[in-house]
Amino acid sequence: MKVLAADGISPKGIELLQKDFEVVVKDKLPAEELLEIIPDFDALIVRSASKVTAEVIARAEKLKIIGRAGVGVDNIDIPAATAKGIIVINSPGGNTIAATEHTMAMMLAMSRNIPIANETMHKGEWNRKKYVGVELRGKTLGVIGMGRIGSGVAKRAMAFDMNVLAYDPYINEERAKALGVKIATFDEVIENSDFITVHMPLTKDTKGMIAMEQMKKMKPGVRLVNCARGGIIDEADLAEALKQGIVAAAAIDVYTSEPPAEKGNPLLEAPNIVLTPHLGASTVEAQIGVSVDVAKGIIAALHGEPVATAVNMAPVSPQVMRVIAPYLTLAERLGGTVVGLADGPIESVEVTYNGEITEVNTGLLTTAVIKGLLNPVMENEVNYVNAPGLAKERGIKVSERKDRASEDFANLITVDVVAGGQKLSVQGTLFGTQGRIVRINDFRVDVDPHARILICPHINRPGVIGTVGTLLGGNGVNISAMQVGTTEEEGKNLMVLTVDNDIPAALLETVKALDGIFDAKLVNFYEI
Ligand SMILES: NC(=O)C1=CN([C@@H]2O[C@H](COP(=O)(O)OP(=O)(O)OC[C@H]3O[C@@H](n4cnc5c(N)ncnc54)[C@H](O)[C@@H]3O)[C@@H](O)[C@H]2O)C=CC1
Ligand SMILES: O=C(O)C(=O)COP(=O)(O)O
Repeated sequence: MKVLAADGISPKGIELLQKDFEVVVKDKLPAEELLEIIPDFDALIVRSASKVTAEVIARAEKLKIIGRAGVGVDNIDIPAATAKGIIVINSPGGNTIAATEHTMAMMLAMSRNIPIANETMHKGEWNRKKYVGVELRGKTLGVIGMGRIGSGVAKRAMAFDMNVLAYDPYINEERAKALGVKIATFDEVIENSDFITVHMPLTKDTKGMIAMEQMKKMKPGVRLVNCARGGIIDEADLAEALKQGIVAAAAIDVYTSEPPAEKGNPLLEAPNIVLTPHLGASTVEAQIGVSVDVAKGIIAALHGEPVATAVNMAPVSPQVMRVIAPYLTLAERLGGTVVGLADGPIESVEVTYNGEITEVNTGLLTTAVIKGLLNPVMENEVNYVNAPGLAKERGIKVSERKDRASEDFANLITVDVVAGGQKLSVQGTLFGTQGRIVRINDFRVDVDPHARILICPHINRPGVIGTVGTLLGGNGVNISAMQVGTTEEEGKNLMVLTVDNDIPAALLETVKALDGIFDAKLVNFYEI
């Protein structure tokens, strides 16, 4: 598989990817070139420079995953990716400190006029009076967006003896208390702060959230910082407010269009403003961090594993992931087994969880069942992103049940399916870290779900198993393991043969026609 790493990703992550994949590295990738070469790639890594538009995605014939080496995914058309089953991941932890420290650097640089003082010194000037600044101590800092970076800025501001007022509609009192900040409304923050810094994503709600109307409500002498996304603070209004002295100073790292000079930007001409060229994440440490994190995510996803930082599927916390991760392959294989038994189209799937596993969110495991169930019957690859949508599209009703009680096993997953009017069921558990199928329909079994299995309900009488073995052997199919499942029903057993070779359709029909054999179904776990 081929990975395209655009936008100057640190070599540390590239080295990891190169162990498994062919990697093409591009420091600069013009939009036309991206459009031209994307059909060839299975994975794409970007920072903020490359725009992964709907057009790029439409041309991406093989693309399975887009990795953002950083936080903001506003340069990726996520709905278009999701519709095509392309996973989008980011790597949010790696650059938090870098962006946090850059915000502090910008606040200090702006308060003490460092950039202009430095510039004029180099011109031979000595302007001590002109560049008198203001202190941070005792001032109120309004933090809008109290996520990873906002919290880090608040913590550091408190070390400077600032009072922090925070606005974030999605943070609760408890978290605010733990952070030591005062939660306030948006209006309270903008009306009472001496400094205001924004740290949220650019969305339709946050675009232009701070415009002239809000600036006019702010304290005289207010200073604004934007190290999040261009446009959260309206650029034209900020330039005007700086000119009119409504805002005393500003420090800006991000722009609605980057580089801002290309399309023109009023901030470039505005007074009392400190500008940096989107440097928030640009530290050696952060670039190694995001590159390694995104590479690990790409490797996991291309190996069919879920990625905790996927932004276009339901988020799974690391705690929940720890509990459910060992069951993911089993869940997928249970789905694959049950579809292998089906003679008609799947109408409904009910996944029942028993035991300790019921204590966590099992949504991803149900998705794994669906993924396993659809993969053998779909031409295109089914993954954790597109599986729920594909099931819905095909009219498959999916439900989940939980029952803490579990009689024979610590944890149990049961997949009940109605297919072509017929009820089918398989059940699995983990023995240590090993997945096992412990029931197929009414038959108790103990099957390691790997390679290929041939499932034959048959009459329990001498010689029946032997005839199957002889027929397969005679056709060059090696049997590496065998299980005979029993049921309460007299005279009927279930033979499950693990085979090393594929069984062609014609041979499968011959097995089915053998005396004493009721049916023969092949489940190929290599296809699941
Ligand atoms: N300048 C740079 O180089 C960098 C910029 N960033 C940008 O910084 C921003 C924050 O990043 P993180 O802290 O890592 O993200 P995060 O996801 O941890 O935090 C975002 C916070 O914004 C809050 N939020 C969402 N909508 C809001 C609204 N309408 N009003 C107030 N708060 C709202 C969320 O509840 C969340 O707490 C992102 O836009 C990211 O792209 C991140 C890294 C580097
Ligand atoms: O991570 C983010 O959201 C950033 O803004 C960093 O952008 P960059 O990777 O430096 O282009």
